[in-house]
Amino acid sequence: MTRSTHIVALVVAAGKGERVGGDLPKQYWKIGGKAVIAHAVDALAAHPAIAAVHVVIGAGQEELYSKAIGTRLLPAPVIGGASRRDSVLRGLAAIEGASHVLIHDAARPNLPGAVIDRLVEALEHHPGAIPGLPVADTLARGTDILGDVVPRDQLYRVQTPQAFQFDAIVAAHRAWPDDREATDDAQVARAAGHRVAIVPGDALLAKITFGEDIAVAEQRMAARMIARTGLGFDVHAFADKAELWLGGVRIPHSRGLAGHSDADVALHALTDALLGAIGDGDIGSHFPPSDPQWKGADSGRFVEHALGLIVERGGIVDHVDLTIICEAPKIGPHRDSIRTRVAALLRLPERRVSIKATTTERLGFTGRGEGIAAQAIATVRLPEDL
Ligand SMILES: Nc1ccn([C@@H]2O[C@H](COP(=O)(O)OP(=O)(O)OP(=O)(O)O)[C@@H](O)[C@H]2O)c(=O)n1
Ligand SMILES: C[C@](O)(CO)[C@H](O)COP(=O)(O)O
Repeated sequence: MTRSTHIVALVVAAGKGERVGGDLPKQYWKIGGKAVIAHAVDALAAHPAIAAVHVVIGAGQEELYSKAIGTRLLPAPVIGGASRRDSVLRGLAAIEGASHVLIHDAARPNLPGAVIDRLVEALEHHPGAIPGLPVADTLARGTDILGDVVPRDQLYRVQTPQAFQFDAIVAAHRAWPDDREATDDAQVARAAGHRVAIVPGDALLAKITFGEDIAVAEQRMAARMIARTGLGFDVHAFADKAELWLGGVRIPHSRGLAGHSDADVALHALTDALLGAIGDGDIGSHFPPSDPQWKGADSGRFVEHALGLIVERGGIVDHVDLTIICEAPKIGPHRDSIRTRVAALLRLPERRVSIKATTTERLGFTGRGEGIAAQAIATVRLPEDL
């Protein structure tokens, strides 16, 4: 690729998902806590060769789209047409300055970065490239009675993204007769005389077409996840303060902890553990103590913020383990309510939340009753490409 190469992605998401059924189009269903369309967009946006991701949505889907995409910075979506080809054409018309484009179905949420690598590489030698999988089963014609076997050598299942030189695919789509349907973009490119290379596709990339495909996509997504752990540690000194908050629960005690927020040392350690698992700074970088808006804040908000960042990346929290270190108050009587509160904040069943407590045998600052320390470990599962 030369210095003038500017590769963009176009995600088509204007379909109604009629074969899946239900009121919500399939691209807005959530898998792994994140909308199908957001998985497709994130996989493309995370690839270093892709400069921008454009999206085509259905008329009336604006609210669904903005909810699914959240705070991601993308060009304004374009409204699609009655057929996939219409939607592609409208999306292409809104793109400026691209040398190449990868056109992708929003309904294919599991997009491995390696497939994008292969397509981008193929574009160096060909005007178009698609991911394809050789047909592995015997193919036969038939109704309810088996007919002739169809030779399957040289037959491929064609996937997306489909990659093209930008001007070539735009001209090819404009030249395609309006009264003829095209099920993908590669056949449009070929009809205009362009050679389209086949690179190895991936079984993960399967399209969600029927209802049962959603559960399969979810399982595939889970299988692609890798575990990451994050460690959090925090200390707060006792102060002449009425309220003591630990793990999101108000604990009756003679003193509270000093701090800018509600000083919930346990939730602060937990927030840092969650942020650590995704390598996204620490609680101070997200909620600076110099910012007056966090004065007296409920630390549950910090935990929910960190959880939101994990979900935005397509991740899930597997398990957290929190240890509160102090001589007093005794944590045992409050352990269950802390566990319930932390599980609620993380939207987890309680069995995936562990709350422990210990003393330091009267040694050190916690032993002298000067403050409370807390440490936490969070195990998070994230898509392998992120
Ligand atoms: N008018 C259309 C039709 C389809 N698509 C998109 O093209 C991709 C592949 O199409 P398909 O799986 O057929 O999706 P739907 O048209 O939504 O499904 P159905 O045919 O079951 O209604 C999907 O991401 C879909 O949103 C589109 O942008 N505009
Ligand atoms: C574009 C596509 O996903 C490539 O395999 C496929 O052709 C879409 O077909 P559909 O029948 O519109 O789902």
